[in-house]
Amino acid sequence: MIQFLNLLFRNRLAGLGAGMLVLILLIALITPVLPLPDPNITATADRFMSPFSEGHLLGTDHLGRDLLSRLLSGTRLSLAVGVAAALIATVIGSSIGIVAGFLGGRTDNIIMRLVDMLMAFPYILLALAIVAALGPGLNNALIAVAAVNVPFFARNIRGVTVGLANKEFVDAARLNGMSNGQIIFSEILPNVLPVIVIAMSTTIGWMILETAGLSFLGLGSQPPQADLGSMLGEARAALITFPHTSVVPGIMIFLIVMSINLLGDGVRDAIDPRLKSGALSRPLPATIVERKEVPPTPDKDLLSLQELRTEFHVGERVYKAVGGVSLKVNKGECLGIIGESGSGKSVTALSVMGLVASPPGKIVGGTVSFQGKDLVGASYNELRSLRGDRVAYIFQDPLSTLHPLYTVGDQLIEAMQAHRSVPQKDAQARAVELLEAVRIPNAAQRVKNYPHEMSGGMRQRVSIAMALANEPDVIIADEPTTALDVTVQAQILSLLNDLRRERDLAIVFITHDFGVVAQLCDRVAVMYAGQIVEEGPTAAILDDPQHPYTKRLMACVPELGGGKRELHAIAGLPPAVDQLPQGCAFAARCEFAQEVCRQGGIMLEPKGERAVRCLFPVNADQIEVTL
Ligand SMILES: Nc1ncnc2c1ncn2[C@@H]1O[C@H](COP(=O)(O)OP(=O)(O)OP(=O)(O)O)[C@@H](O)[C@H]1O
Repeated sequence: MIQFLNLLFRNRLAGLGAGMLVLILLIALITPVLPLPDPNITATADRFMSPFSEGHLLGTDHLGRDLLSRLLSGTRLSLAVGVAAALIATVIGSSIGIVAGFLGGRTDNIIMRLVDMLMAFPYILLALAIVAALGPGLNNALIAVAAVNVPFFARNIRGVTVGLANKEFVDAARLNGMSNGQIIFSEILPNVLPVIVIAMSTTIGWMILETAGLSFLGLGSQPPQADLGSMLGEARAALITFPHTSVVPGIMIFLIVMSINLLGDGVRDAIDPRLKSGALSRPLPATIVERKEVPPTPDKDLLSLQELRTEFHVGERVYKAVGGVSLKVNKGECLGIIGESGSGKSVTALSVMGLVASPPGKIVGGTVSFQGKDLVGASYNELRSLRGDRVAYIFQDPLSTLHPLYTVGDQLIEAMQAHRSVPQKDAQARAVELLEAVRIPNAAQRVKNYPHEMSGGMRQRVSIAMALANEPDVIIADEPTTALDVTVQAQILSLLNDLRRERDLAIVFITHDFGVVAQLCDRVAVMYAGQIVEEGPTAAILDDPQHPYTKRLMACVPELGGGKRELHAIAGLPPAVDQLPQGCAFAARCEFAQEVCRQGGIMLEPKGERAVRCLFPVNADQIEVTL
């Protein structure tokens, strides 16, 4: 709750809206105890007194009634009716939407067609028809406004529920033997609740306006009772001669609706889980660069990272996701980056092409040089021309990176045409060639498939084909095989290996899996808490890991045939990157750590072809684990 309020009030306009609304609500609540004249007592001798007259701060209306008193009691009534209508519409509309979306099939069809019929009428006409049928009066106006808004909630919430009803956690609840009602309450409702709150907070003002509209037309509150709409309606005849009688309720309606809308927008932003990371604005097309120190001179390797530092600034917190990473890869080489979840592998990879979401991400130090040119200082246009052309990415989940509504062929063609103009016919032929290159059988037919028509392994091949579309120099593959079964994983790894040899490609391969590193990578860098702790040729590191973390990480790998072998999980958790300890980040989990390990920065010490960031590197027999 505190986090929600912090986020909400970080948005100044939402704070202003909340302040205004609280003030209006307070005044409305204490109105009955204020020493004001009765709002309904007429005094024709005092008609149309101007504001600031004696005893009438805001003047009087056409029947000599005190405008301030009528305004405050009218505000109470308008707020009560508007909020009640919003609550009724929300509860009924959302329930209809959830039931239709969850049950689907014929129930959904019947309910939604009825809702469509209601939506087919202009809503104001529908409201007028309902009040005409029920008779004028505030309660009937409330029912009419609620009724015309039910379809809005039903449609929105049904859409969200349909998306949730097929999710795995709902299947899991079914497997646990939960009934439909239980699933709706415990699985669906908590997930749609934020959407309901957002929809309600942004439509409440609109419903207050609609109720005021019906009262303005004489169909809502009936004389002598006043609400803001009826006050406006009664003042209509004197709009030109005594404008204050219309301006007073008009300003109040404006203030109420404005404050609710500002607050509603703020609630929507603060409740969106993606915005909790501090990104109240859209990510920029390239990561913000704020290097305070002079960056290292770019070197001549194909792709080289020197002392790269990337941080996330969220409110007061600074998450040092990448804390001075240096790596390089040359033509035909494969470099593996391995480490626990959260160690900074993906952020390192995304920093290369300025793809870290900004805000909250920032590159705060170091260089990324590609063929000798520093990309960290490069303009967005320069980065854009390299992205997908010279440096391509493959991500873990092809289903979320491939567009669900275009055929794979169209997406391959788009990848080519984003960088150069290729005639459509040639692009189509090339798309088939690319699918053949990644060993998709029957490529000429498959090119017309949509992503959902393919298996996970096929889709990942399509992602690889897309990465190859412009014959890049470097491919950065971020856990491309994690979601695949072992046979498909082996096929994809051998495909990448062949492609690299045939095309002299450089590959940066991010993984959790030492088995994959052993199969594919020439060199490997082990990351922990945003830093490289050990780096070197794969065979040397696998034979003789020297950083206790590397050794422990390797001991976690299950071994085929080693059924009874005990797996040595690493005790404890990696440190949070916004609270990194002094000295070695692994010290708290390391059995060899000494006091000196917890002081000052520890350098990555080069030793021949290898490097290790440890004051007390271990040798092969020092840790009692069976590898
Ligand atoms: N938007 C963000 N705001 C704050 N911190 C973030 C954000 N994105 C990433 N981080 C932090 O940066 C660190 C590195 O994340 P990263 O995704 O690079 O880890 P990873 O090693 O690739 O993990 P995994 O293997 O699970 O993908 C993590 O501690 C993560 O919490």
